[in-house]
Amino acid sequence: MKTFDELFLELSAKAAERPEGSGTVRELDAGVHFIGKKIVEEAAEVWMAAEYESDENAAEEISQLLYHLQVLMLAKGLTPADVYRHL
Ligand SMILES: N=c1c2ncn([C@@H]3O[C@H](COP(=O)(O)OP(=O)(O)OP(=O)(O)O)[C@@H](O)[C@H]3O)c2ncn1[C@@H]1O[C@H](COP(=O)(O)O)[C@@H](O)[C@H]1O
Repeated sequence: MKTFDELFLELSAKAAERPEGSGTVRELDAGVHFIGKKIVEEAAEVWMAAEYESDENAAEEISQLLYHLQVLMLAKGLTPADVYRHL
């Protein structure tokens, strides 16, 4: 289990070190357009899970959406602080 900030640190290290087999590196290389489409897809899965599936499935889909949002933040050079100041 990890928090939003812990995951962001982990993904930042992946982006810097570019380990082989990292899905994060693959998505970053694919670019903002690709990542944006993943976010829309995951958001739809969150909606469907929340409306028609179990709370556990909804939580899992939400975690995947948060992951893809973080990958987009990395692709854009945004930090959690950039986001938090709008909350
Ligand atoms: N939390 C996640 C995470 N959530 C979602 N995903 C990715 O998002 C996809 C979403 O799954 P779906 O089943 O909805 O999508 P799918 O259509 O079946 O899969 P795709 O064909 O789209 O890949 C997964 O296949 C993963 O590629 C994640 N990939 C990685 N992480 C974490 O990120 C960290 C770094 O991962 P790597 O960069 O791969 O080492 C690790 O701690 C991982 O746990």
